[in-house]
Amino acid sequence: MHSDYLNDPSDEAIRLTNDDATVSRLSAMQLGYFEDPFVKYFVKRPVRRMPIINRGSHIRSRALDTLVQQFLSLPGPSATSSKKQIVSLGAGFDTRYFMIKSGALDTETACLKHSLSNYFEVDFPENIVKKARIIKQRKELQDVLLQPSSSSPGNNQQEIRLEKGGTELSSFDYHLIGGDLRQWDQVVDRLVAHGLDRNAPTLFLSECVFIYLPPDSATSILKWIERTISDCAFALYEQIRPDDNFGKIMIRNLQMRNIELKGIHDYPSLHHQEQRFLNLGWDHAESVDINTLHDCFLDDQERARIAKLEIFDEMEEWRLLSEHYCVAWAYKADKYKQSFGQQFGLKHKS
Ligand SMILES: C[S@@+](CC[C@H](N)C(=O)[O-])C[C@H]1O[C@@H](n2cnc3c(N)ncnc32)[C@H](O)[C@@H]1O
Repeated sequence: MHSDYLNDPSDEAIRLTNDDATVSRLSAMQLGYFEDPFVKYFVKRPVRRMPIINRGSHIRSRALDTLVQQFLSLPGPSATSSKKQIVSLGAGFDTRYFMIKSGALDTETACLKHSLSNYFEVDFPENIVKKARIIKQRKELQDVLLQPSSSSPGNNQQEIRLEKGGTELSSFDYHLIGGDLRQWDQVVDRLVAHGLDRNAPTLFLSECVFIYLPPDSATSILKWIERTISDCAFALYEQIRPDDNFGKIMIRNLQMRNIELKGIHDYPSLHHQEQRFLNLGWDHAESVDINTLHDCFLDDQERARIAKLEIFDEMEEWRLLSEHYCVAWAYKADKYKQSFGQQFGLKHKS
């Protein structure tokens, strides 16, 4: 255990980035960028964000949702089982599990909840206690949680358990785990205790999370996944390009809030984001910035739709902001080649 990490005074500022992310999601949702009937339960004081933030939240969430949809739609490990698991690292108040279970992320061809065996969310215990409490208070969330995910009848116990003083919550397919990602061995123990299956296809998510970890902690996690889970994929979203003017201002503004982007100097470009996986033995890795997703992944119809949602005249600032955020995806196992990340289109290298 790395006791030097405990009680780091800047941890509280990092935990609070979750509130920022959730408020931004609600803002974009309320303006019509996307639908999410659950996010409102996790925000006490809604704030309307700037148009560039709303558009960014939309594209980030659409890209990651697409990777999740592609992962859950892929064939399963055997003819008799199509079950897969998702581990969301630093999940905060993310609502993706509820979106999958309620059918809100279903595609024309796939009912995604039938492909999900377990969804694990890890975050600091302080954030997990809050999320567990909100879930316990909201019947609307519990109803979704208790919906059967599978056609196999033995799987559907109608129970939500609060454990370890509220720092863990679990149902038959949803597991909230309080832990510190810098103490990965302990997190692994809890994931395994909650049913993580090393032999099942597993998608790991780091949505604006690895960037806050010391780079060696993030590397240890990626190494462990590559060595331990034979059929694994990863989706990541975070800041890049610390060294130009915009990057320097972005870093300085966050430092004023006691937030350090610990990973940005080790992975400053799209190329570095890909190499961080490839150097550890992952079979394939790619990354694109938000500008590329906006220009090449959204179709004309969607770009026209979001352009009408609010007055948007900060075009220059939007382009700058968007080249400082990237989505990266990686996998081990050939089957992902067919579809995982495919439709993100052109590769724009920095
Ligand atoms: C910007 S928020 C993103 C939340 C969520 N992934 C999303 O995109 O909405 C970052 C989250 O990572 C969590 N986090 C950062 N470092 C962590 C660590 N060492 N252990 C556990 N969680 C951590 C924070 O508590 C916070 O909830």
